[in-house]
Formats: sequence, structure tokens, C-alpha cells
Amino acid sequence: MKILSAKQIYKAHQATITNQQITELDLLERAGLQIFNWMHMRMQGAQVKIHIFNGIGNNGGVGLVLARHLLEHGYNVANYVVNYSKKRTDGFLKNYDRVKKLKQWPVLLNEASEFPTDITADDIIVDAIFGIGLNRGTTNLVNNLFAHLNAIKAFKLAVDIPSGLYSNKVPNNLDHVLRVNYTLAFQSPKMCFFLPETAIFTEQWEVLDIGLDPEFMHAAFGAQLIAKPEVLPMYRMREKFANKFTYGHSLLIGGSYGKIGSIQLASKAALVSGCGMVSALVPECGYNVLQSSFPELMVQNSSNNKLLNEIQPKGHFNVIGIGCGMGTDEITQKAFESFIESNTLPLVIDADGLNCLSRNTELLSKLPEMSILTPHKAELERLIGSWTNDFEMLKKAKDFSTQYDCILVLKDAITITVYHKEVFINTTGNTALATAGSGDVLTGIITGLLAQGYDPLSACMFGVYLHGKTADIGLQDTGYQSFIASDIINYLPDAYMDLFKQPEQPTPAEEQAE
Ligand SMILES: NC(=O)C1=CN([C@@H]2O[C@H](COP(=O)(O)OP(=O)(O)OC[C@H]3O[C@@H](n4cnc5c(N)ncnc54)[C@H](O)[C@@H]3O)[C@@H](O)[C@H]2O)[C@H](O)CC1
Ligand SMILES: [K+]
Repeated sequence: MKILSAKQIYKAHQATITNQQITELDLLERAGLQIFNWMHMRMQGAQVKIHIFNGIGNNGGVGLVLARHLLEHGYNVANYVVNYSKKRTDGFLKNYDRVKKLKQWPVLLNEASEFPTDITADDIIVDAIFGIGLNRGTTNLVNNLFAHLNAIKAFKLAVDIPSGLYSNKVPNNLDHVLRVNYTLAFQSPKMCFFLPETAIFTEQWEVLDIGLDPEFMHAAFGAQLIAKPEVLPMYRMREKFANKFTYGHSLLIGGSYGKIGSIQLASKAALVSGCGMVSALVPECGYNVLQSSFPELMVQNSSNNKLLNEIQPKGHFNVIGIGCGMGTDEITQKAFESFIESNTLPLVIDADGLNCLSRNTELLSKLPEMSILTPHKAELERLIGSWTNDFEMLKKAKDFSTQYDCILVLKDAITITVYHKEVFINTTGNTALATAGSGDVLTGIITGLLAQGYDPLSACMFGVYLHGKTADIGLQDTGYQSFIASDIINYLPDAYMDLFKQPEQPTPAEEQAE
């Protein structure tokens, strides 16, 4: 699924109106009816009070369509118009007239003293105040209304986007945004749902199909959401006459005294991801630990007991994952620099590998093409410098990726992969992954996939997807708190198997009951 900007969505409306020979009003009707169907299916006529707050643009127009259908179906509706501007759109005005014909005049809200005070925690609030048309800071009337509604614990449902948010930039004042429980976005989720500063304003979101022109949607360039339909075609079948050499040899380099576990996790993850053979290169203190931790692993060590003082791997490898638990001691920094100078193998660089790169940015132009860098927020900042908001961060990440021809896997609650101008947003995972060693395991999985022959971008998208999926599956057994990095590896087989699971079919008895 693609994420389009507001500008692209307006163009999609125009293409749809032209190609399907419909009016803008028809499109608003479709949108409002979709929201009505969504609510009606869940509420089945329940007499919960629904407070609909409509703006004076087309988002408000959709809210008024919804209000009309709810009223016609006997729902308990309180309908308001937030009178923030005299410039009403045609889509608002026509739907305003239609709802008035039902003898249900919306209440005009011109000042804070007119805000309803009877909304309870058991009611529903529908936010149709602003959609993607917000183009400047909001007025006092609107800000006061946001504060009034934010203080009420009622379930809040946003039409298209929580009011106060822009689809593609961060508002100047984040106090002037409505916080909602659920957003029903038309045709395309908005980029602001995925970046940490603005993602917090909607707990959940869902896309409603309003039949926008498929050709336009297909041709439009935008960030992509990565879910099962996107990763399934990436999956590489195992060959019948394969041997361990068919699936590559990964080398994981890193670890330091007290942090050997990071390489243990990364190596094991590479192996369980399906890599044919895995080796590790660690300081001497890690040798016995790793040799006795799992027998499938081959281990080599540097001469220094506690730190990697030389990085000169011996053997034939397809891919190297470097940096986990490595430390940034001066001796390790030197060893890392000379390793990068001479290395020609594909690289996955994580943690202290990234920190060593940040300390000597001349190394960046010496990385093999499409090297994979997997920074979390602090590591990213060291690499690309600071940013003033998340959209600027994304732009800087794209520029960096283009300049050094590398792939950035931006690890966060929602992990985003960036390659040049392309952006891929992962859809799996949950807060159970916020646990020590989670990143080491991801490095191992991506390294293992690369070694098996996945192309670098697929290795990132598929690896991040599988990593997240383990937490979605494991959660049922471990809960959020007790899921640890080793569990990511334990549930990796389930994440693979889940790719081929068919949705559950109803039993014959269930079918008959329907
Ligand atoms: N157009 C269509 O065919 C469809 C639209 N859909 C829905 O409509 C909104 C977008 O509607 P639009 O009228 O462009 O914008 P808004 O409703 O968000 O209204 C904003 C309105 O107010 C003006 N404005 C902008 N910022 C401010 C401000 N800070 N203070 C005061 N006024 C402001 C602006 O000029 C607009 O006129 C979209 O999200 C959908 O919900 C449907 O998708 C169906 C097709
Ligand atoms: K809205």
C-alpha cells in the first residue's frame, strides 16, 4: 500500500472525477457512506451518543454525510459545525443543506462558551474538523475545542486524519492537535501516522477504499507500507538439491568484554534465518563463550582479550555483519578503519560499527555499494547530524542514502527503510521488541538473508518484517514484558511459517449459521 501526500491525493480526486464521470459531491458521499458502514457494522443501531464535529471544508462535508446516514438509521447524533472560517466549500454547503432537510440543524460553535458540556466517557466523538486541507496554524476557537475534547475520555474517531495534523509536516505547536483513538483514512494512510512525533495522535488507523482512480494510484510515487503481500514475493524457496554452501556463509564481527552476548544473538539469528554457515570474529574473551553457546557456530578471535584490536577475518564469507557490542575504543576504531579500507564484501553495519563510522566519516565513501546501516535514533543523529522535526530527519536520511549509496534501516517503534528517495515502512512488531539485544538479532537476520542471496533491499524489508512478526506471534505466549531478544530467534520459525498460513476458513457449521 502506498502513502501519498495531500497534493497527490487532491490530484487523485481530480483523476477520479474525470475518469469515472462523477462529481466531487459523489466522492464526498462515498467517503461519508464508507465511514457510516464502518460504524453501523460495529454499532448495529446501539444508542450510544455520537457527537460529530464538522469543519467548514470537505472534511466537514464528509462528517455531514455521515451525520445524515446515522440520523436516517435512527442513531443518537449531536451534530456541530465548528465555525472557524466564513469560506465554506461547496461540498460542505450542499451537505449542510441536506442534513438540515432532516430537520436536524447542526449547532454552530462560534466561541468556547458554546462548546457542549454534556459529552461523557461513554459517548463517541467524530472528528471531521480538518482533513488534509489544513494549510496554516489553527485559530484560538479550534485550539480551545481541541483542548476541550482532548480532556474528555470518550472514544474519538477521526475522519481521514486527526484534526490539526498535516499529512506531510509537523505542526508548529503539538498542543494544537486532536488526540484520537482511531482514524479512518481515505484510500491512503498519511505519512504523519508513521513518524514518532505525530504517530502518537492516533492509536490506530485503517484505510477505507473510496474507489479513487486505480491507474493514478498505481502510477503515483510514494512511500510503501510493507506487509505480508509485499514480502511474500520476496521469499526465496529452498532448492531441493541444495547444500550448506548454497545458502551462504555469514560472518558476524563485534563483541567486547561483557558484551559477547550481542554477537551470540546476532550469529544465532543469522543461522536461524536460514543462512548455510555462520562464523563469528570476537575478542579472545568471547571464544570459549561462543564455542560452547551453540555448536553450529564457527569462531575466530583477535589477539586482544577484551577488545577487537585487529579485524582480519580468515575464510570465505559472502556477507559481513559488523558492530554489535564492539565498543569504540581507540584500538577498535583503528582496526575498524583498516578493515573498511580493505573490505570488498557486502556489509551490514550496526551499533558501534555505526559509531566508528560517525567518528571518521571519510570511511563512508569507502563502503561497498548498497551497504546496509541499521541505526537507532541516537546513532542516526551521530551519522547525519541533528534535525528539527521527523520530516526533516527523513529528508536528511534520503539525502545521506543517495550520497553514499547505502540503505538506512531506521530502527524505531515503526522501522523505516530508506534507499535514495524510496521509503519502506514496516507494519509488523510491537513494544515487546523494546528490549536489549533486539537490534543485534535484526543485524543477524538481515546478514543471514543477504548471505542466502536476497538482494540488499529485500533483505532489509523482509528481515525487518520477520523480526517484527516474531513479536506479534510470541506476544500471545510471553506478553509484552517477558518477551526478550532470544525470543525473536525462538519465534523466527513461526514468523516464516506464518507467511504461508491461509486465513482461517469457517467450519461448515459456522457457514450454515451465517
Ligand atoms: N475533495 C474531494 O473530492 C474529497 C475530499 N475528501 C475529504 O475532504 C478533505 C479535504 O477537504 P478540504 O476542503 O480540501 O480541506 P479540509 O476539510 O481539511 O478543510 C480545511 C478548509 O479550511 C481552510 N483552512 C486550512 N487551514 C485552516 C486554518 N488553520 N484555519 C482556518 N481555515 C483553514 C482550507 O482552505 C480548507 O478550505 C479530506 O481530508 C477528506 O476528508 C474526501 O476524501 C472525499 C473526496
Ligand atoms: K479530521
